[in-house]
Amino acid sequence: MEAKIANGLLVSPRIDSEKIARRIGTGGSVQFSRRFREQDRLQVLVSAQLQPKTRNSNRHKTVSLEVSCSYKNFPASLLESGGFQAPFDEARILKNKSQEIRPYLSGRCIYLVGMMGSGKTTVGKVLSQVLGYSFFDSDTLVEQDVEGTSVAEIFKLYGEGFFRDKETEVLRKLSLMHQLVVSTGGGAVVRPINWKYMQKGISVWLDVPLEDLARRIAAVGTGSRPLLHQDSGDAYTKQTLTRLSTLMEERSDAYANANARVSLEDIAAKLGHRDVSNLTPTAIAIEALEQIEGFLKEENGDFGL
Ligand SMILES: Nc1ncnc2c1ncn2[C@@H]1O[C@H](COP(=O)(O)OP(=O)(O)O)[C@@H](O)[C@H]1O
Ligand SMILES: O=C(O)C1=C[C@@H](OP(=O)(O)O)[C@@H](O)[C@H](O)C1
Repeated sequence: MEAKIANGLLVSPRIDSEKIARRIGTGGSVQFSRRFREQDRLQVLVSAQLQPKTRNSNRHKTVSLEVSCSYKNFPASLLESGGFQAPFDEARILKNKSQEIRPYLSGRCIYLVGMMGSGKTTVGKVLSQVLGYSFFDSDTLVEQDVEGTSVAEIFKLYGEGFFRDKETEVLRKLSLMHQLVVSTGGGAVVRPINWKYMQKGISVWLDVPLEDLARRIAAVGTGSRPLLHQDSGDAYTKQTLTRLSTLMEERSDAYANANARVSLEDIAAKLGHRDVSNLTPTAIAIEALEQIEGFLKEENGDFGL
């Protein structure tokens, strides 16, 4: 397995100490990242911390050296374990990736779209934090605009049309702002006018298998999601799944309008997981940034990463 190959490289990493010394100048730390062939998927990261030159010596002394390996941006340790047991590594990969692409976003907002329960709020908060952006949930803004009335109550009291108008108005206002990560409502994609607003930023579709959506939603109950709500019973998850399937059929073309798609099935396949249930929000956020990077490269030509 590639992770084993990567770990093997740890035994004899070739490090050009003179080059490190030149790059580091009077002391501090330096990080080298080297990609190996095989479609640039295998990466070795070398971090060195050096003492500054002393008066009696013009040689730097290494005080710490760290070598880590990753496959397709997932660390070897994580691949070997077969699960996400290395949150520190994940967090570091996420941070590096966000720092890499942040300048190319030029402050544009990120809009997360996808079905109810796809993780737009959960992953959105992770992304906003690492990018230093503000986070907004369009459902919450609609609720605030209707004097704190919940989405479920808005549907009951005023109907879906009223909710959709409020949602469009919220997206219009957000489109005037910068440096936001926005979790949109699952149905926001059906109105073309909403795309006009979201196109000011970068849209990302969180594509999660329906069975997993049904499981997640059934776990917390459908009370807050009026388009799925039903009384609990034996067929609870099954009915949720049926309703989700119908909605997905109606909406899949609209979701596909997004600038980038994050497929949880693809992430699971990359990591050798049998299903998507063990993917952490951080791992999904990493993939989101990679897909955004792909979109930016297509948009502007490869920017040398
Ligand atoms: N990666 C994940 N793995 C498992 N459960 C998740 C994951 N991301 C979110 N969830 C759970 O799924 C439910 C819906 O997530 P949420 O972020 O509110 O979705 P959305 O905003 O798209 O409706 C929540 O209970 C949340 O804890
Ligand atoms: O899919 C939909 O039409 C809806 C999704 C909900 O948002 P989440 O996707 O955040 O659950 C909320 O906007 C409303 O219940 C309608």
